[in-house]
Order: sequence, then C-alpha cells, then structure tokens
Amino acid sequence: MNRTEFQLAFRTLRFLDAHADLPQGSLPQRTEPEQRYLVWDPAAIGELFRADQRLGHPGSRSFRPLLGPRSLLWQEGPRHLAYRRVLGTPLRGRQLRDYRAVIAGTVHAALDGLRPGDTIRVSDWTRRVALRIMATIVFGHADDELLVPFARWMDRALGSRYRTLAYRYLRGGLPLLDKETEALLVATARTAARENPATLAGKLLADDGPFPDLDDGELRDQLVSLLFAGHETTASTAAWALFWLDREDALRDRVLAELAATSDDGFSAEQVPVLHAVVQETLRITPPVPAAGNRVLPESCPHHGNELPAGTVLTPSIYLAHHRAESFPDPHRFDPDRFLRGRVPADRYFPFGGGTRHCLGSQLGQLEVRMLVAALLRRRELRCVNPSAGVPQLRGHAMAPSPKLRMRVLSCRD
Ligand code: HEM
Repeated sequence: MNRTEFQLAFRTLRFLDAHADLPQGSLPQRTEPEQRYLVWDPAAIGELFRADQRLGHPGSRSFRPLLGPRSLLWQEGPRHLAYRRVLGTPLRGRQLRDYRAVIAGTVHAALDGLRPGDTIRVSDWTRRVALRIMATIVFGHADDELLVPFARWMDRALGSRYRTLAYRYLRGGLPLLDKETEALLVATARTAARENPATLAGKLLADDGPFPDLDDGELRDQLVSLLFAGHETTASTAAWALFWLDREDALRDRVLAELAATSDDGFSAEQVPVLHAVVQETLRITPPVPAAGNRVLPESCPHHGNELPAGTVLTPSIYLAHHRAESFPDPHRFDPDRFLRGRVPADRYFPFGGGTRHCLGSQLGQLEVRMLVAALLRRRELRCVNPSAGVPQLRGHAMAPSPKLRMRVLSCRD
C-alpha cells in the first residue's frame, strides 16, 4: 500500500477535501504496475461516461466477493444490457406509481412506532425502513426471517470502517453471507416469481424474459446486489437529509410551509420543489456513494500530456467533483437553492454515476427519500440530540452519517 492508498483508506475525507481543487481534476492512486487514478475533471468525466460501453467494469476487489462474481454491477456486454432492460423498466417513470403505496405503507408503519421521548439512531432507523421497502419491491413482502440476518451480515462487513479494513487487509476479504440465508434469499425469490410476477424477482425470472433458467448462484448475486444497492444508498441520503434539515431551521420551515400547501406525499418532485432541492443538495454535499464504479481502459489513451496504458483503472470521484469550488462555490455550505437556480451539468454533479452503468434506481431512490422526509416532517417533530456526531463515516464504499448520530422525538403532529 503506497502513501496515497494509505491516506485514502484511513483518512479518506480529510485527504479528499485537501485535493478537490487540484486544477487537473485527477490524482494518481498508484503508478506501477497497474496504474490507478481518481478522476473528477468535468471534461474527463464527460468523456469517460460517453466512452463507457468500450470500458471494462471489474468492480472493486472487496465488493466483488460480497455481491458475488456474477452481479450485474460487473457483468458486461449483452448480458449486462439484458439485466438493465429487465430491471430498469420497472424502476423508472410511470412504473414508479406501483411503489408509491409500498413506500408510504412502510414509512408510516415505522413512524407509528415513534413516540414522544423516543430516541433513534438515525442511520439505523432509515436503513431498516429502506431495506423493508427494497425487499417488498423485490419479493412482494418484507420478512424479518430474511432481513434480520441480511442486515446483520451487512453490518458485520461494513458497520465499522476499521472492521472493514481489517477484513480486507488482514483476513483477506469481507465476510460472506451464510449459506442458510443465501438459500432463503433464492427460495423467497423463486416463490415470489411464481406468485407475484410484478415483483423484481418475478421480472428477473419471467419465462418470457431473457433469464428463465437463471441458476441459483447468479440469482443470489442479483438479489444481494439489488437489496444492497437499493437500500444502503437511499438510507444514507434520507439520514443526511434529516441531519441537514435539523441544522437549518429556516430551511426546515420552508419545507414545512411547502408541505402545508400541498396534499402531495412527496411523490411528485414538482409539487415539492424545495424538498426536492434539499435531496439534490444532500446528494451533492454528502454523496452516499463517494466514488462511482471503476473503469478500465481497453487501450492506451492521452491524459494531461501523458499516455495512460491499456489496463489503467479510472475511478470517477463523485465526492471530489461535488466539492470543487469552481463548480460549486462555497462547496461545504449546504445550499439547496443552487438547484432551484438552474440545471447543474451532469459532468459536475453525478451522484448516480453515469454512462452505461448509471444507477438503475436513481428515480426510485430520490422518490423514497422525498416521501420519507415529507411523512416524517408532517407527522413528527424530531431534533438531533448530538449534532456533532453528524460526521461522515464510510460504510464500505458508501458514506453515511456516524451511527452515533441520534434524534429525539419531541412531539407527534398526527
Ligand atoms: C439515493 C440513492 C442512490 C444512490 C446515490 C445511488 C448511486 C449509485 C451509483 C453511484 C452507482 C454506480 C454508477 C456508476 O458506476 O457509474 C449505482 C449503480 C447502481 N444502482 Fe444505485 N444509487 C441509489 C439508489 C438505488 C436504488 C434504490 C436501486 C434499486 C434497485 C439502485 C440500484 C443500482 C444498480 C442495480 C446499479 C448498477 C447499475 C449497472 O452497473 O448497470 N440504486 N448507484
């Protein structure tokens, strides 16, 4: 491990913050034998995402075994495209209406359990809610028999930065999911596909789809990938949004006034523009995924006067792009009005990555966060008990508020 890799592993955010304004917008992580760069220069990002189809997407060394070797996140070519077609359609546009009741039902049930005087660990609470929503979208229901061991496994692998690094560097890899839970995942998906073809499991296994004979191993990889990618990120965004709204009284009052003026539950971004801008700014300043997936050059390519050889790994740094003062003046200030003033270019703001790997759940994720925050603000008054714990913490590749961040329920507004 060289000095840059050490700093990135152990002092990640301090290191990133010190480099966001580098004029070249790229930073070598390793030069020999395999060159690796972090990239956030807008021109290079635009080019990278445009060329995405020709690039390799091997995934990270620690995440590949966690999600599985055949996860759609690192599949390539026609099979990757087929996964995107099958799963992408139900996850965007008009199809999202089907999930409105699932999100509302799950969020309101969780809110029913919050009574005045209760204190919650914000990240844990949003993670539990988001996992139940994602499981219902995948299987048609959310059973603790499956979700409790799944969440326990995720926590063991990612819950502490030091534990994650110890697994990676001392024990040779993150812990794997136990065989029993894996078997339960697969069996639950096969039953769901038979009984409820509208679920994501049903779409994946449809007889007239591209994967009618998906074997258990590959199915397991897609289920873990969907549950993981579909809840960790959304949960972090929701927890951060609640944190930022707690810090900014005037902004919270603006959102409350906006909610008072509409009966919309957060489903339509146009009905709640300030809340939507809060979510967008949350994704900018505290992006739950600070770096998009690795891209590998299939052939040599010029870069700032050098020639990068074939095989060079380029990682688009979402965090660095979002903290570049040239793109976002006063980048550490939480200011949702940036997004109300006009469109932000996609090569400077890309919380969902881009190119052929652009997040399949970008619309669903934002929708969930809007609906969760809207319902919570309407029904409960919550305040941070320890705002100083609102520091970013890495959970694997995701960035969440510290698990110590707590909020107390002051009153019910029901
Ligand atoms: C606010 C919430 C979310 C954020 C910030 C987020 C962010 C990301 C990012 C940065 C990537 C990598 C893109 C790249 O490498 O260019 C990604 C990929 C992906 N995300 Fe999300 N995501 C969110 C929610 C979701 C949800 C709800 C789902 C539900 C299924 C989901 C499913 C996926 C999948 C399947 C991929 C892999 C796409 C591919 O490789 O073709 N994400 N996401």
